[in-house]
Amino acid sequence: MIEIDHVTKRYGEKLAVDDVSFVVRPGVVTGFLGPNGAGKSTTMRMIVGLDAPTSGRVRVNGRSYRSFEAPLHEVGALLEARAIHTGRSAYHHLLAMAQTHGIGRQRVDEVIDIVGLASVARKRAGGFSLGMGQRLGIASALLGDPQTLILDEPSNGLDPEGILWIRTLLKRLAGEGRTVFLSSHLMSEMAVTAEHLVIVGRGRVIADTTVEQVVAQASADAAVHVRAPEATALREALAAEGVHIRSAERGVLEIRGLSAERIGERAAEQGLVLYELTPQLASLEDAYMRLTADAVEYGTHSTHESLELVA
Ligand SMILES: Nc1ncnc2c1ncn2[C@@H]1O[C@H](COP(=O)(O)OP(=O)(O)OP(=O)(O)O)[C@@H](O)[C@H]1O
Repeated sequence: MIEIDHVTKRYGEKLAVDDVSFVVRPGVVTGFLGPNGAGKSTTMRMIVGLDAPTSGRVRVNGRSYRSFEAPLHEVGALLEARAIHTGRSAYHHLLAMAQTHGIGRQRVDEVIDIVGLASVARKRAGGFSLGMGQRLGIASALLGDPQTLILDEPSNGLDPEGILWIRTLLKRLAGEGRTVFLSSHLMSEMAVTAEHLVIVGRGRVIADTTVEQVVAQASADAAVHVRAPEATALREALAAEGVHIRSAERGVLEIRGLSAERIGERAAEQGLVLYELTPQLASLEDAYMRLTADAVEYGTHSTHESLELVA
């Protein structure tokens, strides 16, 4: 469990984190989202004691990071991952870390297996690809078998196989009852990895809820896609104030202002056949864009205009 309680972080004039409070619970993967400069890395650094809050309190597994005698056993972190430039092999890199923390060789072999580096563990880690480097970073985070894991952009630069592997691993670790907290700018990946989300913008919390809820809220005014052989009759049966129906092609209706359930009921009442009845759910990316529209510090703010100019 990670508890962030009224945490503020200033760097001189810059307010990087502004009175932020949230709790990351064990058992589910929690995603940490926000535009560039929103304060995600700063918050993560404070969780693992690399930075101190200007005010407020951070607790991991019920205690402050500084009070841990063996932090590696409490919280594993993959922060600002980059290829490790070292002449050491992955095995010796992990072994050195293990030895300074009283962790046995057997655990080094275990984490090498977990992250799938067994075949290259004796090779120089400096020559590793980005994906192999990420796996080594995750092995380091897992070394102390910690209850809590924090990963900043773990999928960064990984190929599809690597991304799938990380997703499966993180879900498994959460399924074991651990606290898993990860940041990512890959919305499609976050949508299938995380169950809960904390979204920040300009140093403040914008949303702290489930992925399902974020998507449902953004989909509230979305259209229902309907395919019906007697589309004209259906259109007439559904016509009412507040109902907007568009037809992009023959036999297909895009309906706003009525739920899929209501459309199905009205069609049944009239004895009209439906071939398809699909609520058009917003994607997590759509939902995120709407939620953070006012919080983007370094965006262009003119994506749509630019697209129109190009078109
Ligand atoms: N050591 C520092 N000194 C001064 N300002 C800093 C420092 N670290 C971060 N900041 C500033 O604090 C703000 C939050 O930065 P942070 O790196 O936490 O954002 P982020 O959400 O992780 O962004 P990104 O998605 O780009 O990684 C930014 O405006 C950044 O420039």
